[in-house]
Amino acid sequence: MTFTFASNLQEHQLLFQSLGVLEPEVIQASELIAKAFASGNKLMLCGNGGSAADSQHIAAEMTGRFIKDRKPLPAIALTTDTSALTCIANDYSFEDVFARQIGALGRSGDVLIAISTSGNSGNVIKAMHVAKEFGIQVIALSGRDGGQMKSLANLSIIVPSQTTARIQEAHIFIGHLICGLVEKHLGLAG
Ligand SMILES: O=C(CO)[C@@H](O)[C@H](O)[C@H](O)[C@H](O)COP(=O)(O)O
Ligand SMILES: [Zn+2]
Repeated sequence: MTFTFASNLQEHQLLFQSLGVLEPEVIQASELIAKAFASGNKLMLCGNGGSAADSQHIAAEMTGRFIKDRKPLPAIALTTDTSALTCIANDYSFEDVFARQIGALGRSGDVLIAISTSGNSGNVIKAMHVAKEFGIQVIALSGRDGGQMKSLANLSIIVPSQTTARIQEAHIFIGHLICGLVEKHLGLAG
């Protein structure tokens, strides 16, 4: 397909028309996170590139606010601490940048949202392995065929698209939905 405004818009619209199929998984994800918050646990997020930005964006909706004024909710993006990222990548490997932070900060009962459009980024996969070892529930946000993340996750949300940009657009839509539903489950939404 030629890269034009119209072709991108059409592809985006077609994808968003089909996203209703993900409603059960999105509701399940929000219930899982609300339950973790209600039990005093936290949410961690990780991903690369645009998915790093999504991780930070969603964490900020939780610690700051989404729709309503309410108490801050404990969420942390593992993509923001450049000292930790460069130290771990330099002294260990890039594959360890999220896994090692989970080893340091993760507690049983926490939830990890692992974001990857391919479902195959090595550092995200390693983070999922370590999270499982620690009794942390993993929600995988992916696309394409779900990649390796699919079989590792407790809950897999796979955007039905082959295009990275479209998958990312759906990921942040789903992230916003999860934030709103979490506020609703916790009785925090107006
Ligand atoms: O935002 C984009 C492309 O739209 C890029 O920054 C993209 O996120 C990067 O290439 C990532 O490294 C891709 O990784 P992943 O989604 O396959 O895990
Ligand atoms: Zn992007």
